[in-house]
Amino acid sequence: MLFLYGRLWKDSEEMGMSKGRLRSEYLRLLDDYPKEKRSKNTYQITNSLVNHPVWKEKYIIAVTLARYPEIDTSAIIERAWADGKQIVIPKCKPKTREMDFYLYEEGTELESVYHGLLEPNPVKAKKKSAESIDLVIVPGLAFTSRGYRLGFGGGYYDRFLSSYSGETLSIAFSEQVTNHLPVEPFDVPVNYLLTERGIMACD
Ligand SMILES: Nc1nc2c(c(=O)[nH]1)N(C=O)[C@@H](CNc1ccc(C(=O)N[C@@H](CCC(=O)O)C(=O)O)cc1)CN2
Ligand SMILES: Nc1ncnc2c1ncn2[C@@H]1O[C@H](COP(=O)(O)OP(=O)(O)OP(=O)(O)O)[C@@H](O)[C@H]1O
Repeated sequence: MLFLYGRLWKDSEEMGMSKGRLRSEYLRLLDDYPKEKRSKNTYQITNSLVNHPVWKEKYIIAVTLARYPEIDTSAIIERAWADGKQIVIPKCKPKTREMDFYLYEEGTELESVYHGLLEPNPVKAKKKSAESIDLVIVPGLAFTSRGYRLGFGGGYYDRFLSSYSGETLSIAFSEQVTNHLPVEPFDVPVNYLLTERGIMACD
Protein backbone atom coordinates (compact mmCIF):
# COMPACT_ATOMS: atom_id res chain seq x y z
CA MET A 1 0.00 0.00 0.00
CA LEU A 2 2.78 2.33 0.94
CA PHE A 3 4.51 1.36 -2.31
CA LEU A 4 1.35 2.05 -4.35
CA TYR A 5 0.87 5.39 -2.69
CA GLY A 6 4.48 6.30 -3.33
CA ARG A 7 4.15 5.25 -6.94
CA LEU A 8 0.98 7.29 -7.59
CA TRP A 9 2.48 10.28 -5.89
CA LYS A 10 5.62 9.95 -7.95
CA ASP A 11 3.66 9.72 -11.23
CA SER A 12 1.47 12.74 -10.56
CA GLU A 13 4.53 14.70 -9.51
CA GLU A 14 6.36 13.75 -12.67
CA MET A 15 3.50 14.66 -14.99
CA GLY A 16 3.93 18.32 -14.19
CA MET A 17 7.71 18.34 -13.97
CA SER A 18 9.89 20.02 -16.57
CA LYS A 19 12.33 17.93 -18.55
CA GLY A 20 15.18 19.73 -16.82
CA ARG A 21 13.97 18.79 -13.36
CA LEU A 22 13.28 15.23 -14.46
CA ARG A 23 16.82 14.97 -15.83
CA SER A 24 18.28 16.05 -12.49
CA GLU A 25 15.97 13.63 -10.65
CA TYR A 26 17.01 10.62 -12.73
CA LEU A 27 20.67 11.62 -12.77
CA ARG A 28 20.54 11.65 -8.99
CA LEU A 29 18.79 8.28 -8.96
CA LEU A 30 21.59 6.83 -11.10
CA ASP A 31 24.28 8.52 -9.08
CA ASP A 32 22.80 7.16 -5.83
CA TYR A 33 22.28 3.66 -7.24
CA PRO A 34 23.96 1.24 -4.83
CA LYS A 35 27.22 -0.13 -6.20
CA GLU A 36 26.51 -3.83 -5.74
CA LYS A 37 23.00 -3.56 -7.13
CA ARG A 38 24.42 -1.63 -10.07
CA SER A 39 26.88 -4.34 -11.02
CA LYS A 40 24.39 -7.17 -10.41
CA ASN A 41 21.69 -5.49 -12.52
CA THR A 42 24.11 -4.42 -15.25
CA TYR A 43 25.25 -8.03 -15.52
CA GLN A 44 21.61 -9.20 -15.65
CA ILE A 45 20.69 -6.66 -18.36
CA THR A 46 23.75 -7.54 -20.46
CA ASN A 47 22.99 -11.23 -20.12
CA SER A 48 19.37 -10.98 -21.16
CA LEU A 49 20.29 -8.74 -24.09
CA VAL A 50 22.91 -11.10 -25.52
CA ASN A 51 20.61 -14.10 -25.11
CA HIS A 52 17.60 -12.46 -26.77
CA PRO A 53 16.66 -13.17 -30.43
CA VAL A 54 16.96 -9.45 -31.19
CA TRP A 55 20.71 -9.74 -30.46
CA LYS A 56 21.32 -12.93 -32.42
CA GLU A 57 20.16 -11.69 -35.80
CA LYS A 58 21.96 -8.33 -35.68
CA TYR A 59 25.43 -7.78 -37.09
CA ILE A 60 26.19 -4.05 -36.82
CA ILE A 61 25.20 -2.61 -33.46
CA ALA A 62 25.32 1.06 -32.43
CA VAL A 63 25.95 1.80 -28.78
CA THR A 64 27.31 4.69 -26.70
CA LEU A 65 30.43 4.52 -24.58
CA ALA A 66 28.68 5.03 -21.27
CA ARG A 67 29.93 7.60 -18.84
CA TYR A 68 29.14 7.20 -15.16
CA PRO A 69 26.41 7.29 -13.85
CA GLU A 70 25.02 5.79 -17.07
CA ILE A 71 24.72 1.99 -17.20
CA ASP A 72 28.08 0.55 -18.21
CA THR A 73 27.99 -0.73 -21.80
CA SER A 74 31.49 -2.22 -21.91
CA ALA A 75 30.33 -5.81 -21.32
CA ILE A 76 27.85 -5.46 -24.20
CA ILE A 77 30.66 -4.25 -26.45
CA GLU A 78 33.03 -7.06 -25.40
CA ARG A 79 30.32 -9.63 -26.00
CA ALA A 80 29.50 -8.20 -29.43
CA TRP A 81 33.15 -8.50 -30.43
CA ALA A 82 33.30 -12.04 -29.05
CA ASP A 83 30.20 -12.91 -31.10
CA GLY A 84 31.83 -11.58 -34.28
CA LYS A 85 29.61 -8.50 -34.51
CA GLN A 86 30.63 -4.94 -35.32
CA ILE A 87 30.17 -2.09 -32.88
CA VAL A 88 29.68 1.48 -34.05
CA ILE A 89 29.79 4.51 -31.74
CA PRO A 90 28.53 8.07 -32.24
CA LYS A 91 30.45 11.22 -32.98
CA CYS A 92 28.39 14.37 -32.32
CA LYS A 93 28.31 17.30 -34.71
CA PRO A 94 27.23 20.06 -32.31
CA LYS A 95 26.60 22.66 -35.05
CA THR A 96 23.79 20.64 -36.59
CA ARG A 97 23.11 18.36 -33.60
CA GLU A 98 23.60 15.40 -35.89
CA MET A 99 25.61 12.24 -35.19
CA ASP A 100 27.75 10.03 -37.36
CA PHE A 101 28.60 6.48 -36.38
CA TYR A 102 32.09 5.03 -36.65
CA LEU A 103 33.42 1.52 -36.36
CA TYR A 104 34.75 0.81 -32.88
CA GLU A 105 37.25 -2.03 -32.66
CA GLU A 106 39.75 -3.10 -30.06
CA GLY A 107 42.47 -0.50 -30.22
CA THR A 108 40.37 2.23 -31.90
CA GLU A 109 41.73 5.57 -30.77
CA LEU A 110 39.25 7.67 -28.78
CA GLU A 111 39.23 11.36 -28.01
CA SER A 112 37.35 13.52 -25.58
CA VAL A 113 36.47 16.74 -27.33
CA TYR A 114 32.76 17.02 -26.67
CA HIS A 115 31.19 17.27 -23.20
CA GLY A 116 33.74 14.87 -21.76
CA LEU A 117 32.35 12.00 -23.84
CA LEU A 118 34.71 9.51 -25.47
CA GLU A 119 34.32 9.69 -29.23
CA PRO A 120 36.06 8.20 -32.25
CA ASN A 121 38.53 10.31 -34.19
CA PRO A 122 36.64 10.96 -37.46
CA VAL A 123 39.87 11.27 -39.43
CA LYS A 124 41.09 7.82 -38.42
CA ALA A 125 37.97 5.73 -37.80
CA LYS A 126 35.77 4.13 -40.46
CA LYS A 127 32.37 5.78 -40.86
CA LYS A 128 29.31 3.56 -41.16
CA SER A 129 26.06 4.72 -42.74
CA ALA A 130 22.81 4.72 -40.76
CA GLU A 131 21.39 2.22 -43.27
CA SER A 132 24.09 -0.30 -42.43
CA ILE A 133 23.22 -0.34 -38.71
CA ASP A 134 21.03 -3.27 -37.66
CA LEU A 135 20.34 -2.27 -34.07
CA VAL A 136 20.70 1.01 -32.18
CA ILE A 137 21.02 0.85 -28.41
CA VAL A 138 19.60 4.26 -27.50
CA PRO A 139 20.81 5.92 -24.29
CA GLY A 140 18.46 7.65 -21.88
CA LEU A 141 17.82 8.72 -18.33
CA ALA A 142 14.17 7.63 -18.00
CA PHE A 143 11.71 5.63 -20.08
CA THR A 144 8.04 4.73 -20.27
CA SER A 145 6.94 1.17 -21.00
CA ARG A 146 5.79 2.43 -24.42
CA GLY A 147 9.44 3.15 -25.21
CA TYR A 148 9.37 6.95 -24.85
CA ARG A 149 12.57 8.37 -23.50
CA LEU A 150 14.07 11.26 -21.66
CA GLY A 151 17.60 11.83 -22.92
CA PHE A 152 20.34 14.24 -21.97
CA GLY A 153 18.62 17.02 -23.91
CA GLY A 154 20.77 17.30 -27.00
CA GLY A 155 18.07 15.94 -29.28
CA TYR A 156 20.78 13.89 -31.02
CA TYR A 157 18.97 10.58 -30.91
CA ASP A 158 15.54 12.05 -31.68
CA ARG A 159 17.02 13.63 -34.79
CA PHE A 160 18.89 10.49 -35.79
CA LEU A 161 15.91 8.17 -35.20
CA SER A 162 13.56 10.35 -37.24
CA SER A 163 15.18 8.92 -40.38
CA TYR A 164 16.42 5.56 -39.07
CA SER A 165 14.40 2.51 -39.99
CA GLY A 166 16.24 -0.34 -38.22
CA GLU A 167 15.55 -1.74 -34.79
CA THR A 168 16.03 0.20 -31.54
CA LEU A 169 16.44 -0.83 -27.94
CA SER A 170 17.22 0.87 -24.64
CA ILE A 171 18.66 -0.53 -21.45
CA ALA A 172 17.63 0.77 -18.04
CA PHE A 173 17.40 -0.14 -14.39
CA SER A 174 13.74 -0.77 -13.51
CA GLU A 175 13.75 2.37 -11.35
CA GLN A 176 14.28 4.41 -14.55
CA VAL A 177 10.95 3.21 -15.96
CA THR A 178 8.03 5.50 -15.19
CA ASN A 179 4.39 5.80 -16.28
CA HIS A 180 4.61 9.38 -17.45
CA LEU A 181 7.17 11.46 -19.27
CA PRO A 182 6.62 14.64 -21.25
CA VAL A 183 6.29 13.46 -24.87
CA GLU A 184 6.88 15.87 -27.75
CA PRO A 185 6.02 15.47 -31.44
CA PHE A 186 9.62 14.69 -32.43
CA ASP A 187 10.06 11.93 -29.79
CA VAL A 188 10.62 8.51 -31.34
CA PRO A 189 9.93 5.55 -29.01
CA VAL A 190 12.34 2.60 -28.96
CA ASN A 191 11.16 -0.86 -30.03
CA TYR A 192 12.40 -2.68 -26.92
CA LEU A 193 13.12 -1.72 -23.37
CA LEU A 194 15.36 -3.98 -21.35
CA THR A 195 15.71 -3.88 -17.58
CA GLU A 196 17.06 -6.35 -15.00
CA ARG A 197 13.47 -7.66 -14.82
CA GLY A 198 13.35 -8.61 -18.48
CA ILE A 199 12.67 -7.32 -21.97
CA MET A 200 9.54 -5.42 -23.02
CA ALA A 201 8.40 -4.94 -26.61
CA CYS A 202 7.17 -1.37 -26.77
CA ASP A 203 5.18 -1.32 -30.04
N1 LIG B 1 27.51 8.04 -23.20
C1 LIG B 1 26.71 8.78 -23.98
N2 LIG B 1 27.15 9.22 -25.14
C2 LIG B 1 26.34 9.96 -25.93
C3 LIG B 1 25.03 10.28 -25.53
C4 LIG B 1 24.59 9.79 -24.28
O1 LIG B 1 23.45 10.01 -23.85
N3 LIG B 1 25.46 9.05 -23.54
N4 LIG B 1 24.25 11.06 -26.37
C5 LIG B 1 22.86 11.09 -26.33
O2 LIG B 1 22.22 11.90 -26.91
C6 LIG B 1 24.91 11.87 -27.38
C7 LIG B 1 25.49 13.11 -26.75
N5 LIG B 1 24.50 13.80 -26.02
C8 LIG B 1 24.54 15.06 -25.52
C9 LIG B 1 23.39 15.60 -25.02
C10 LIG B 1 23.37 16.90 -24.57
C11 LIG B 1 24.51 17.64 -24.60
C12 LIG B 1 24.47 19.05 -24.17
O3 LIG B 1 24.86 19.92 -24.87
N6 LIG B 1 23.93 19.30 -22.99
C13 LIG B 1 23.78 20.62 -22.48
C14 LIG B 1 22.37 20.87 -21.98
C15 LIG B 1 21.30 20.56 -23.01
C16 LIG B 1 21.01 21.65 -23.98
O4 LIG B 1 21.16 22.83 -23.64
O5 LIG B 1 20.55 21.32 -25.09
C17 LIG B 1 24.75 20.80 -21.33
O6 LIG B 1 25.18 19.79 -20.73
O7 LIG B 1 25.14 21.95 -21.09
C18 LIG B 1 25.66 17.08 -25.10
C19 LIG B 1 25.68 15.79 -25.55
C20 LIG B 1 25.97 11.05 -28.06
N7 LIG B 1 26.82 10.39 -27.12
N1 LIG C 1 13.75 15.36 -35.41
C1 LIG C 1 14.11 16.57 -34.93
N2 LIG C 1 14.32 17.60 -35.78
C2 LIG C 1 14.68 18.80 -35.31
N3 LIG C 1 14.87 19.08 -34.00
C3 LIG C 1 14.69 18.12 -33.12
C4 LIG C 1 14.31 16.79 -33.53
N4 LIG C 1 14.24 16.02 -32.43
C5 LIG C 1 14.56 16.81 -31.37
N5 LIG C 1 14.82 18.06 -31.78
C6 LIG C 1 15.22 19.19 -30.91
O1 LIG C 1 16.19 18.77 -29.95
C7 LIG C 1 15.94 19.35 -28.70
C8 LIG C 1 16.21 18.38 -27.56
O2 LIG C 1 15.25 17.34 -27.59
P1 LIG C 1 14.93 16.47 -26.30
O3 LIG C 1 14.82 17.35 -25.11
O4 LIG C 1 13.80 15.55 -26.61
O5 LIG C 1 16.29 15.66 -26.21
P2 LIG C 1 16.54 14.24 -25.58
O6 LIG C 1 15.62 13.21 -26.14
O7 LIG C 1 16.52 14.41 -24.12
O8 LIG C 1 18.02 14.05 -26.09
P3 LIG C 1 18.68 12.89 -26.99
O9 LIG C 1 17.75 12.60 -28.13
O10 LIG C 1 19.98 13.50 -27.43
O11 LIG C 1 18.87 11.75 -26.08
C9 LIG C 1 14.51 19.83 -28.69
O12 LIG C 1 14.49 21.16 -28.30
C10 LIG C 1 14.02 19.67 -30.11
O13 LIG C 1 13.55 20.89 -30.61
